[in-house]
Amino acid sequence: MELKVISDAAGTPGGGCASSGCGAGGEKLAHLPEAIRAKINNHPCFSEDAHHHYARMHVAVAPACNIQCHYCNRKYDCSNESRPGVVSEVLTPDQAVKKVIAVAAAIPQMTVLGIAGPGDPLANPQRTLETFRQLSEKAPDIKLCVSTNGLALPGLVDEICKHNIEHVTITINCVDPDVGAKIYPWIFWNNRRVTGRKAAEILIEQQQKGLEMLVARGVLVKVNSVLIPGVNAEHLKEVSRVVKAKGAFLHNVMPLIAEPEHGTFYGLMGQRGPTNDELTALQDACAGDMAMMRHCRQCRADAVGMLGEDRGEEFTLDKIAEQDVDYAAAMARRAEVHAAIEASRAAQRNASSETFVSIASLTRRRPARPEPRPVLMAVATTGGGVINQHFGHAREFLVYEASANDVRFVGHRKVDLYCSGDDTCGDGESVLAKTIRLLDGCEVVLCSRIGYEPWGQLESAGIAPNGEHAMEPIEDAIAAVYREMGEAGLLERSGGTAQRMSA
Ligand SMILES: C[S@@+](CC[C@H](N)C(=O)[O-])C[C@H]1O[C@@H](n2cnc3c(N)ncnc32)[C@H](O)[C@@H]1O
Ligand code: SF4
Ligand code: SF4
Repeated sequence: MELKVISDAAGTPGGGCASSGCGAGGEKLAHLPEAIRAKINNHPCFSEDAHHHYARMHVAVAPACNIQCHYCNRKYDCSNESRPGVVSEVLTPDQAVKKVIAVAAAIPQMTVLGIAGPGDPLANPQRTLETFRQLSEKAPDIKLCVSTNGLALPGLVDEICKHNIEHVTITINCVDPDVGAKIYPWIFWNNRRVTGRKAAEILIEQQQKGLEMLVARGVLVKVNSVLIPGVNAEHLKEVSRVVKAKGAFLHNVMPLIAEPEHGTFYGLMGQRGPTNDELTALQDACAGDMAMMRHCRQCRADAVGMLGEDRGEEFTLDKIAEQDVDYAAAMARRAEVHAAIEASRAAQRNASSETFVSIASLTRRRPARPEPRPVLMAVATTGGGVINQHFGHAREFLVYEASANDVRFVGHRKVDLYCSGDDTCGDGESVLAKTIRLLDGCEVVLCSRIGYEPWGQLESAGIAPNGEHAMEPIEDAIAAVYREMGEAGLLERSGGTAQRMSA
């Protein structure tokens, strides 16, 4: 049996890739039609593999919304808070364009500009479309993206297509108005407020119509769904089936974020979000029918940088006010950087195909042995698709599942930073304990370096720290550790955990 290193499954025209995350290592993208591959190859949200290499940014030009969701309150703002709807400053289209140009020149890996709020971009059509119009002229090498609740979408599809927008996200939390009535208290429709089941009925109809219109025009549509336990959890499987049948490319099931301090209806009512296991189980259940996005970081509406990082503070209006960017020169530099990234990705892919590991020898030696058990491993990385981050500096860990068949990305865990480079960090221990709790279920954590203290605590918690694969491609390193676990007899159901290897 061969342990194949893959990120997700192959795709089908119009319907997206078929399984666990659209995102693929090159071998998966290879199954997609060339036109689609070209559209997602450097899009960090539509391709899981691309998110290791390319960055995105959002500009907050759209403050108003035409509906209310029980999980949203755009009035709450905290610069440390990273979640959808939160922004530090709302921009005019001119300010937004200036900011995009400044970021594109400073961060050449930034390939995608999305408008995702803080309200609904299509409830602010002039501001949104003017931003797109200017950018398609002034920065033609940047992909433009929009994220909407879909209410106003059918009436604006032609305008969207005019600006050469190839990627659109629609948030679809339900296809049944009875479920919708528990999520949306009202919508603003034809100059009046509509409430209850009728509101959900109109919203659902508009969303489905908008989806069909975009697919008919060849736009790649990602569907976002917020998983709300007890409200739409089971129902999302039906949502996935319906949107896939209509040609959506990718389904992004995201966990509800609800805390009382956010002031949302759900937060105040004590509605809980899903656990990691509930989220993964639902994503797996939907994956049978639909390509799943599992790497969404639920970014702020003004996020800048690689997914999982936010460099927005470097590009506030006062900081870019005096900048005068020569965008032609910046574009040439960006093209060079993109070519270098592609060369490095190709080299990684070739190296990966050479290091596919076989566990056949393990099963041959003991033929009666059952299928090796899957193992979750956490990875600290700053990007580039390699293990290159100190454990104590990681703000998030990527989680992969290694099994006899493949290595697959299953999600990420955000953690509090317990070390800022200072060994005498005050409340370090308690935050470390929290980090270890968040890594629950993982048996190995791969990082470039790790301190003595966390090493010991991870081991005590049954998680094996591993710094032996620094700078190696993530999937190859995980495959190698999995193989070592197999050779050490740790992959039988009763074989113990990876900790025995590091002890
Ligand atoms: C801020 S919205 C902006 C775009 C648009 N208004 C919409 O709702 O699709 C971006 C995404 O964040 C999601 N979102 C907003 N608040 C959330 C929360 N509290 N928990 C989880 N997802 C949330 C929305 O459902 C949407 O998919
Ligand atoms: S549609 Fe988007 S911006 Fe509007 S209330 Fe819902 S999440 Fe918030
Ligand atoms: S919120 Fe998700 S889809 Fe949007 S930019 Fe962030 S990672 Fe991409």
